[in-house]
Amino acid sequence: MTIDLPTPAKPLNIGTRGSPLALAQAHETRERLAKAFDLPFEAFTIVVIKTTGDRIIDRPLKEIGGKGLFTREIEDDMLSGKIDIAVHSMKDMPVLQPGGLLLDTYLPREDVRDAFISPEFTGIAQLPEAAIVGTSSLRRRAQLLNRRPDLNVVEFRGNLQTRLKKLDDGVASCTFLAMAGLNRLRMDEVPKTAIDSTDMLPAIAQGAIGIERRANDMRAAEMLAAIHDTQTGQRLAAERAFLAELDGSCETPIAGLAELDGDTLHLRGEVLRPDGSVSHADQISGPISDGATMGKALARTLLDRAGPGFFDWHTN
Ligand SMILES: NCc1[nH]cc(CCC(=O)O)c1CC(=O)O
Repeated sequence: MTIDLPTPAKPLNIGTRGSPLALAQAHETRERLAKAFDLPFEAFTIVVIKTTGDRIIDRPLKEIGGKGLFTREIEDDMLSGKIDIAVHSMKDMPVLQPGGLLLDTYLPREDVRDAFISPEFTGIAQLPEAAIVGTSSLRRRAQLLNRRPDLNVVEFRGNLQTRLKKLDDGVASCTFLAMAGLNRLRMDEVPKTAIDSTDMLPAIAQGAIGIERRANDMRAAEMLAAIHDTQTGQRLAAERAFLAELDGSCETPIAGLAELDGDTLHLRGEVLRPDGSVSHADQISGPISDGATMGKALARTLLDRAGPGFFDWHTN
C-alpha cells in the first residue's frame, strides 16, 4: 500500500445523484470499499449532487438534449475537488469523459435484462391490440413498435417510484424498467417479468455501475482497483466501442450486449429507426481481448447495412 487510506477526518467523498437508485449504488460502492480496506463507513462521505437532468422533470429528455445531462455538475465537482469519486449507471454515461477524469472501474454487473411491468399482463405478447405502453426510452419504444406496430407508446418520465405510480393510476397498461434497478432497490413486490435479451436487447452497459475519478488521484486509483470487476470491464469495453463507433446520441435507438463464454466474447447489437419501422441486428464473436475491435467491427457492419442517413432523422 503506497497511499494514505481515508479516515473519518479525511474521508473519501463519493458523489452521486439523489435518486433512490443512485443512492443505492453509492452505498453499494461505499460498502465494497469499506470491506476491501477494512475501513469504517465514516471514512466515506456520500455527497448528493443535483444535475440539470434532475432539475427538469416536465419535458422529455430528448427535448432538453445534450450529453452529460445527468453528469456535468458531478464531473465539475470532481474536477474542483469537492468530491473524489462519482458513482454512475454506466448506461447513462457518454463514451468519452471530460479531460482529467477517468471512468474505468466497474462493479459486478447486475441482471442486464429489461423488465416488463404490469399489474395485469405478463408480457408483450399478452398485450391487447393497440394497448398503451409507457416508456421514456427511445430504444424500448423503437423495439416495441418494431415487433408490435399496433401499440401506442406514451412518454413516461421520472424515477422508478413515479413510473409505478402512473401505472397504478391507469395511465398505461405496462411499462419497462431495467431488472438491475428493481433488484438494487429490492423492489420485490413490483409485478414484473424479465424479458429475454433475444426478445428485447438491452441498452449498452445496462446493469453496470461505473466509478469515475480524477486521473491524477492516486488514492482513488488504488482504492478503486481493489473493487473493479474484470469481466464487467471486458464486456463494457466491447459494448462501449460499439456505441462509440455508431456515434450514438441519446436520440438514437441503439441496443447491445456482450457475454463471455470461457475465452470467447459474444457481442450482439441492434440499431433502429425511432418509429420502429426498421431494425438492423447482428452479432460477432472472438477472443475477449479483441472486444473493442469487435465492437467497432459490429458497428461498421450495421452502419453499412443501414446505409447513409439512417441516423440523420433527427436533424431533418
Ligand atoms: N436511464 C435511466 C436508468 N439508468 C440506469 C437504470 C437502471 C439500472 C441500470 O441499468 O444499471 C435506469 C432506469 C431504467 O432503465 O429502468
